[in-house]
Amino acid sequence: MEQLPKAFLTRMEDMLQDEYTAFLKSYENPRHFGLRVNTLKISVEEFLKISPFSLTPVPWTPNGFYFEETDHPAKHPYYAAGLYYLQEPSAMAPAALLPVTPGDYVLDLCAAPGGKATELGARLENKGMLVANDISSSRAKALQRNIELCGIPNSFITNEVPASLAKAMPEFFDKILVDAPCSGEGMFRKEPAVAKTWDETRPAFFAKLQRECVWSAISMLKPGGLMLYSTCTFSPVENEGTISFILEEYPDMELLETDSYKGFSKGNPAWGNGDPELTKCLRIFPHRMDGEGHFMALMRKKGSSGQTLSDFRTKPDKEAQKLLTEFFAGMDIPFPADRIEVRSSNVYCLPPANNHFKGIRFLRNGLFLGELKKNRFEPSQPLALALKAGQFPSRLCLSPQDERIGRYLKGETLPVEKGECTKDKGWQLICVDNFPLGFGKLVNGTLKNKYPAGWRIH
Ligand SMILES: C[S@@+](CC[C@H](N)C(=O)[O-])C[C@H]1O[C@@H](n2cnc3c(N)ncnc32)[C@H](O)[C@@H]1O
Repeated sequence: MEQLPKAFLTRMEDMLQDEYTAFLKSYENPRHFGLRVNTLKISVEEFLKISPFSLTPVPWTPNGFYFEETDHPAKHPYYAAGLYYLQEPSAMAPAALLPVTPGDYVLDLCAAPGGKATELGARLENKGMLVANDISSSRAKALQRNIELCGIPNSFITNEVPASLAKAMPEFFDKILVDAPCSGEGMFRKEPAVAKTWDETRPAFFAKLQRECVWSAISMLKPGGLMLYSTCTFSPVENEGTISFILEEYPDMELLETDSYKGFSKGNPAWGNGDPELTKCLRIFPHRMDGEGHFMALMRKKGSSGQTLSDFRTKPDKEAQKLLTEFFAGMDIPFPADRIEVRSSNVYCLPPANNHFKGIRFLRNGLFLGELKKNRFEPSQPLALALKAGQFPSRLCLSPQDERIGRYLKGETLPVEKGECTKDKGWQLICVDNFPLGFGKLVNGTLKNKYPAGWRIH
């Protein structure tokens, strides 16, 4: 580990006192690597049966595991099938502590690149909706890719400043995650470059941004709704300081106790405004457990309110309807057929509530199903990843060891033996084992590759 900023170390010594030496020593230990099973695609139990990696459970999330650096799970075809997301183990805690249930309307306000949004989306089990927002357009693109890779159909991926979202969606959400932009002090071991950009002014700068974010988030939370605030930094002003601000400015917001795990520390009232409630916050310090630094606070907006109404108005025209009916005939599709929208020639299945979003800058609304071309429908890559193998009438299922998988992911045309695909011509869902990777089209015994250029491995 390179030299850590002096002002940071002085403050940490002041905060941690007799634990400071152990804290400092933790920077000599290697970082931890984590993988979170995407339960939308496979149960933890089933994944453990097929996993080629050496996994150890992460205590605070049932689908989280440590893996060995030598395992390289990003290179395995199961990664391209979206069976897991690679995530630093402490970073799994915020989504694990926000009790999302199927049918909820959920917002991840600062969502890119999607580490937590993909878990929140999985826990919705295709019911309700996930609004995943990020202020940065380049980061929002990575967010879109990860949500599509994980096969989450009921999402609205936006690229907005929080205040604009708040204007469009007042008291709309049951659950909100604010994984706030922060000074990143907890990531110095994982990403030494973050330490280089840090200076003493960063915590106050981010504390101001965080207050703006939570102001918008609270206005979008339904009475009775839950908000999880998290950062990956140690500085008091961004953690207990921000929560003290909320408690003082928003009397409707209360702190809740959350599950705690071995090694988690309580929030320190003295690092905020002295309110004893602040002990309900949670801190993760790297010298107490196997993960990087994090802070979390679960809050509730007092009161109660009913369900958000589902609304939907547009319908495809007759010609589009005919092509879609032909393509999807006999298929057990994983989305409601009554929420199809055609925009230009692109076909989407929209999330349940749709009319609140006018004027919001977005990258994707719902599941992109595919394109209407002259006299035919071409299915999309996100559709492939949102399907289960058995839901598509014809498939080519390859074992992870089959060299054609690597060639498919590079975009090459593949040789196929007679009988390998369920049907001997037309669209095929290409799978590793039984997990979809993308589409191909079988023409005269050759599989034309439909894996999109932007997804290919070089
Ligand atoms: C800690 S990162 C989020 C990580 C993400 N939740 C995950 O688990 O992958 C914070 C995010 O906040 C975004 N951000 C920065 N300023 C913001 C603002 N004023 N409003 C909303 N998001 C902001 C950044 O672009 C960044 O992607």
